[in-house]
This record gives sequence, structure tokens and C-alpha cells, in this order.
Amino acid sequence: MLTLTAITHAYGDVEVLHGVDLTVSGGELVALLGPSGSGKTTLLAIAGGLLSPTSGEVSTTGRPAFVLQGGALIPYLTVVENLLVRRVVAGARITAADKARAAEILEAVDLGKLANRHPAQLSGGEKQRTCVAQALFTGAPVLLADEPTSALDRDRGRAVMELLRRQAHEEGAAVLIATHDERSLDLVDRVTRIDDGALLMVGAR
Ligand SMILES: Nc1ncnc2c1ncn2[C@@H]1O[C@H](COP(=O)(O)OP(=O)(O)OP(=O)(O)O)[C@@H](O)[C@H]1O
Repeated sequence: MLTLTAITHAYGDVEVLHGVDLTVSGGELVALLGPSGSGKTTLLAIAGGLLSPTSGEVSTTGRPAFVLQGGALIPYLTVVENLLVRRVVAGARITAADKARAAEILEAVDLGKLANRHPAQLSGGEKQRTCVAQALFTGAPVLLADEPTSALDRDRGRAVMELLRRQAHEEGAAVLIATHDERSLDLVDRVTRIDDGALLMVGAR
């Protein structure tokens, strides 16, 4: 569950979010739509604790996992190591079960054959899918994704959306994605529109 209450945010003197209320329940995939500059990335960063709001409250069950725009892969690790390193960052040891799960997720995002490549040897779309796989691998109860399908063609974009949807529906994660991409909106449970820092419409698809 992710709850944002009366969130405002200003960069210097310029307020870009003007009191946003948004709840994403566990088991729900919600799309945040809005034109460039409307505040989507800012809202996601606040939801994920990367940025403090100027005012308002953020409440999440557990630590959110992020799929970042452009990705944040470690260049000297392979694709599969980029997943497994999340366990190390979380202070755990890598087990055989972790390796099996990483392999399964990479198969699901169609990267099974590329597991031992380094990020520099991937296309933009393959990097994007690696970032999605990383976030899925964390098993976090709240998943935030900034433009997760932006570098992908229609079919790959849908495949990524289907994975995010499955994470919500089968694993009970609360999943919030910021997107310009209206091609896969039939897969989301709910659409929220933001324009000029305020939510315009929240409702069923
Ligand atoms: N670090 C910053 N300092 C000052 N202004 C910023 C900063 N980051 C973003 N902004 C401004 O805040 C507003 C919202 O930006 P944000 O990146 O949240 O929008 P967005 O909806 O995610 O846009 P896009 O779809 O283009 O990624 C924009 O007007 C942007 O110029």
C-alpha cells in the first residue's frame, strides 16, 4: 500500500506539485499519466523516498523498489549480477534460490540468453527490461516505475506491463507507473492524470 496525502513540492520558489492525494493499494497497478513537466517524476521520487516533499505525508508498506528512467545498472556487473547485487545491498547472502529466481525473472522478460552480458552490450530496450527485472527481483511490496516502456516497441512494452501487472495481481504489490505511453493502458487497473502539478482525474479505467 502506498498513500500520498496533500503532497506539495517546490524546486526553489517554483511549486510543481500542489497538494496531491493518491493511494495505491496492494494488488493494484495504477498508471500516472500527464504531459512532460507535469510533475510525474517528482511525485514518484517523493513516493519512493528519494525526495522529501515540501509538505504532505508519504506512507508505504516496506521499502519501495524503483524502475528508473534510463536505468541504473552497474556497468562492470553482468545482467544477472545486476539483479543479484540487490540481495547484497539488502545485506543478505546470495543463495541458490536467489539465483534460480533471478534466472526465472530474466526468462520472463526475455533476457535469459543475455544474462551474462554487461550493460554496455545491451540495446536500450534490453537495458530497460533489465531494470524492470531488477525491481521485480527485489520482491518489494511497493513498486514505482518511471516510463518503464519508453524505450520499447509495442509488444515488448506490453510484455513489461504484463510483468508489472502480474507483480500486482499475483504478488500483491502496489504498483505505480508514470507513463506517456497510452498503448498498454488496457492492462492497468486505474488511470490517474496529473497536469500542472495537480491530479485531474482519479478513477476506474
Ligand atoms: N531539480 C529540479 N530543479 C528545478 N526544477 C525542476 C527540477 N526537476 C524538475 N523540475 C521541474 O519540475 C516540473 C516537473 O518535473 P517532472 O520531472 O516531475 O515532470 P514529469 O511529468 O516527470 O516530466 P517528463 O514526462 O518530461 O519526465 C518541471 O517543470 C521541471 O522543469
